[in-house]
Amino acid sequence: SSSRKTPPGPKGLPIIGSLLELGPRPNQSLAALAKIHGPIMTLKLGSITTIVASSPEAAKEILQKQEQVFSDRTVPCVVTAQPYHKTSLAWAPGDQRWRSYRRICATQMFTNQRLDLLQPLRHKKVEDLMLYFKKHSDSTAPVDIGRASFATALNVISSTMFSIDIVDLDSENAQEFKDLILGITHNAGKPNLSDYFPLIKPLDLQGVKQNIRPFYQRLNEIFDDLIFKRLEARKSGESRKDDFLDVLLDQCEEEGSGFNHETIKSLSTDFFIAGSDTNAISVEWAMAELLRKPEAMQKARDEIIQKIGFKRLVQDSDIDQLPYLQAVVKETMRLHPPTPLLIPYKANKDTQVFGFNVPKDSQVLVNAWAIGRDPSYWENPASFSPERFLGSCLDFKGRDFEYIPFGAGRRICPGIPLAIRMVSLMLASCIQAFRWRLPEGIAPEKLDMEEQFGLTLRKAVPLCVIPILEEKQKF
Ligand code: HEM
Repeated sequence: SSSRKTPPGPKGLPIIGSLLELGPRPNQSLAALAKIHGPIMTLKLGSITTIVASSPEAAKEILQKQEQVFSDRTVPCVVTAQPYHKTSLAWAPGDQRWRSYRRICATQMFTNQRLDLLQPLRHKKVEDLMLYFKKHSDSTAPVDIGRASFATALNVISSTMFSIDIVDLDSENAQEFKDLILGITHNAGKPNLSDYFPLIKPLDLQGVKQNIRPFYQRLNEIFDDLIFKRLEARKSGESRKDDFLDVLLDQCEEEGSGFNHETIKSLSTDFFIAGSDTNAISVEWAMAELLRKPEAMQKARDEIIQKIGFKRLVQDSDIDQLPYLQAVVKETMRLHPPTPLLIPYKANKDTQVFGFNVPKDSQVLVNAWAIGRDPSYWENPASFSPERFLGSCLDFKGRDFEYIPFGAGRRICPGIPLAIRMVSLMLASCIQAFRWRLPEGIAPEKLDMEEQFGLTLRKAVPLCVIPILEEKQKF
């Protein structure tokens, strides 16, 4: 008889359903509910039927076995304020057009060859970050690691896309771009009643769409200007930059490719939103975990000093020789996946999962946070232990469903190659060039590790630490 029912779940209240049960940290409350109702459960969130997968098996069923059925997204109301949201890679339905964007990402943008070509630009950005820390080192005033890493992540993406710096790391001026991205992520991370009660969508009762629209509009103006200037440079015969913008403009010139300036702007928005905060908070969480566990920090440091020394900063090409550092990055993303519920999926037809009905148009969430802490797969799941990844083949490429910080299946994060290079490089350089001291009165074991749920899973209390320059370090 279960084959005719939707998966089990909390009963919820009339009209609002289980909305209140989500609380301020839905990743945690959904994990607690899954312990009662099981790895595949149904919640009514307002009038939206939501299916939540909370085990590796349930994730595999949705992201791999039935990837055709779950290839579309449930688009939040706030995203529709973006002028070109229909051509967004992250939000478009998994159709032909989306497939062509993914193909260009996989074959021309996030390839080792292209990323290697743009390596010097990234090294320069990370060196700027180290110079910023150096300037603030040996004082009693701590630096906000997440904030500085965020500015660097934006500059890494802007140099990869457009070969320019978009944020000045050390000045309150030239912050417009950073404020735009923060304005978008801040507003997009707010819970919005319109997402749960589609009938009131046009009213935009909380004004979220109205608030976010000017940010999107200004962002598009900036992209228009960059595209215009590059077209002029191409016309005048200036040498190619071979960055993502050149790749996308080449596509626009190909007849029948379906690419145009609108596509470039929406892809650029996607990359800045999806690729900046996620990277910065990974560096911040990793540093927080290492500061709480000095023996792990020492191991990571010893490895870097032994392999590279102090004559130069770590480079992308060194990362392969740093297995402990790679394990630190993996372990950080297990405990703190930056997008803990992935990006919401939508069932494009009625289907069955584990014998339960999943109705067409249901919203489908995959709780990667809960899966990374599942005690049947992870020993001592709450403890930060990079050693668990040493000598293990477990990877984030979507084959191991107990570890999916980047998702899995056809909509897996296309930016993994860039993300891993960025996070590893920023983290390794911080560990190599500085020793880090917590401000007076904060003991490592007392470091606040509370999460703040939004568009990404941030550290609720920013990590502020004092950098102490390693004197022998050259840069
Ligand atoms: C630590 C860094 C990052 C993490 C943890 C991360 C994680 C994710 C996750 C979980 C998804 C959703 C996958 C799913 O629904 O199954 C995603 C999608 C996406 N990510 Fe990333 N990401 C990161 C960095 C980046 C970067 C650097 C870029 C590009 C510059 C990027 C671009 C995208 C895009 C465009 C999508 C949407 C893909 C689609 O729907 O087809 N991400 N990412």
